[in-house]
Amino acid sequence: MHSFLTSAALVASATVSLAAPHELVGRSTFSVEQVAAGKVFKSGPLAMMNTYAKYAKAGAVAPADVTSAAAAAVQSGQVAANPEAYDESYLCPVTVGGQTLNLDFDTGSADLWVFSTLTPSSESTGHTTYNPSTSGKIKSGYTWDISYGDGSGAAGTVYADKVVVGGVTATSQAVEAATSVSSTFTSDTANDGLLGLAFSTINTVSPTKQTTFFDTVKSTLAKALFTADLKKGAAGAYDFGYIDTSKYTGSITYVPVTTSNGFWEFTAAGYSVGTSKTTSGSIGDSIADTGTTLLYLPTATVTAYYKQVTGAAYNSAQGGYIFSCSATLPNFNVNIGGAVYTVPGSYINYAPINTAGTQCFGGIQANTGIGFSIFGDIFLKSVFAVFDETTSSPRLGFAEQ
Ligand SMILES: CNCc1ccc(Oc2cccnc2)o1
Repeated sequence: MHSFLTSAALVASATVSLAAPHELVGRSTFSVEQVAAGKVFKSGPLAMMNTYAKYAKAGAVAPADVTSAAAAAVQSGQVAANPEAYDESYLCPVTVGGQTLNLDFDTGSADLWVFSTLTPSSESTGHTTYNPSTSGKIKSGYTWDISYGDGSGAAGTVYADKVVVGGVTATSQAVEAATSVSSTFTSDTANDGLLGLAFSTINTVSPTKQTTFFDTVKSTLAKALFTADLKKGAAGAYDFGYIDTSKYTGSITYVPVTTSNGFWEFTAAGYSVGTSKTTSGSIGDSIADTGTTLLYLPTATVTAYYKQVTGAAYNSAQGGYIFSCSATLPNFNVNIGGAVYTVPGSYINYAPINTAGTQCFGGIQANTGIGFSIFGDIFLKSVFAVFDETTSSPRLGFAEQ
């Protein structure tokens, strides 16, 4: 597991070459040819690690402080993404002020908030709570209040504390402690809060917006990116600071992102239903949202999909398309950036809606009232996704997994 890239890997490329010792013997003068390796040291500790690496054969050992300081300059790591029932959301273990909470990583929002000792017990029973009194530094007068697309929400006060995700450390991260949460959060006892990974422009803290965990650590990551490798009914992972090429097949296709709404917003092109990868039409303005369970698409696309599912129909009481749980569901193929990604039909049977388990709720639903399409977990568990800020403008990358 990457807890951080070895700084030696970095320092090795920043070696200044000196005249070899044997060339010095018997000579009164010598010249030093300084060949810059084209890499400027990012920090003093890295320079020192270079020296210790150079004289390691002579027995030089870097003091712990130097090693940790150099490590702090470059970090990367991975954290498990554990699915709840029906893959409704994926929860990741995060230490907040030394306490481990299971958080829902959400690329559709930008607040890191947690159940806390400040949350009324009537609302927090069954949850692991963050106690800010151990190491949290209160941000006096700061508050937050967030509402999500499904009508849920939470609000509270703000602390600064150490947050660690897969070994990647934010020494002073804004931690939003809940003083109230809505009923669906209370009842979802596996979920101890959210870790927002959208753009910090939509953070809800007042009077001063706070940075997301990714924005807080971005400058210290080996690469300014994170990846999402969600899976159907199995643990996946979020990786920070590196791309693990073993997690996908083929190549990654990148598309531009507009950040004006604070989302990882992109344009999806044509689609097809079934086995043909020849796509047509256009889905249009979309966001990549790990915090949304389903795949919300234009009504024309949704109608075309369920036309291929015998017995499927929109059910107003359920608020979506349902079908027999024994229905055969066709694949859904979508063109993004010229590459075609397939959501297997089986992924589009989301969950039963009745105790008999005979009627099932569709994983594809209409984006009516939203204003754009949402590529939530039903899609994201079908691909390997890269949320990339290594280039001048943020971009999204997708690959088959
Ligand atoms: C299911 N309601 C509680 C809950 C869990 C996660 C979230 O947050 C959301 C909901 C919808 C979209 N994005 C994030 O709400």
